[in-house]
Amino acid sequence: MTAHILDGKATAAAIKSDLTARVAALKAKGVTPGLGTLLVGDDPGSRWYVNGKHRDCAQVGIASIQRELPATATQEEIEAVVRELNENPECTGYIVQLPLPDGIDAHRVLELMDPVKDADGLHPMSLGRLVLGVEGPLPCTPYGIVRLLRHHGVEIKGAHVVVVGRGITIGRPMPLVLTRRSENATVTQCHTGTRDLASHLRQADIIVAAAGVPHLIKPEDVKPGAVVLDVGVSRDENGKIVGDVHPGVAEVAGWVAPNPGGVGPMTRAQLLVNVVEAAERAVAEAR
Ligand SMILES: Nc1nc2c(c(=O)[nH]1)N[C@@H](CN(C=O)c1ccc(C(=O)N[C@@H](CCC(=O)O)C(=O)O)cc1)CN2
Repeated sequence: MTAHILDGKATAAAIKSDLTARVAALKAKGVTPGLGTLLVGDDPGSRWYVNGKHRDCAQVGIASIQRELPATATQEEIEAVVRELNENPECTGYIVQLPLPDGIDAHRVLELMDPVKDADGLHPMSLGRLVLGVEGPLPCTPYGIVRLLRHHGVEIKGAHVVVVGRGITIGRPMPLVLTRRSENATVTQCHTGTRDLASHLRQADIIVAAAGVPHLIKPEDVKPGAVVLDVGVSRDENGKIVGDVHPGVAEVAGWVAPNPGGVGPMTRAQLLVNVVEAAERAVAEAR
């Protein structure tokens, strides 16, 4: 068997095409959505992601507000930029690119953000809303994964999903998204403390691999026909992405989200969705 591909690039393009019309409708009402980004430090991967987010904004008509600080920036300097973005009327939503440099308290930075402008769905208020089942911005990678599966007709309802990883952007919020009534999956969360990971993986209808451990998911650990999403990012000595999923998994699985080309573009598309939805909510509330 060779797995079908969950094509993140094509799915993201379809989402962006829909957003272009929604942004035009907002502009006709006098509202221009604007995405702010704060990048701290000189990590080439983070810079690439942030530049990509602004390229996407230009494609759909969202305005860009870019802020950058050096890796030596202090907690106070970072918080000053967050306060400025909170106050900036052109910035209708923003993100702080993660990870922040060592020594910076990322939780304090995220808590300082105006929750109304949280484009990432990672503010404690947004995550609290997700736990309570109240509408709000959803974390971009987890909800991007849901949309990628739906776009390809993969059934989530009733599926047993094994999530590997517990990081703030994917592993932690992923089960919260998947167990909403609208998704209705059953989730097992695994992590570095899980005993006998393979025994959990073998029972999964869907695997979300977000551990950041190269080729952690082996072909013999995957149930034939299962859906496998590779979200882990490690780099080899040439800077090339190495995912969490061994290439041989494609011979066993029914569907695979490759890396790159699978979930990454969906993360970026969902960010734009959050920005547009926040602007649409603001217009509705102003009426
Ligand atoms: N504030 C946030 N920081 C980070 C998040 C996040 O959701 N919010 N997630 C990741 C990085 N990330 C978004 O910022 C991200 C990751 C991957 C991609 C992407 O398009 N990847 C491409 C390949 C890119 C390459 O070749 O290097 C793909 O998968 O095809 C976009 C965004 C951590 N930080």
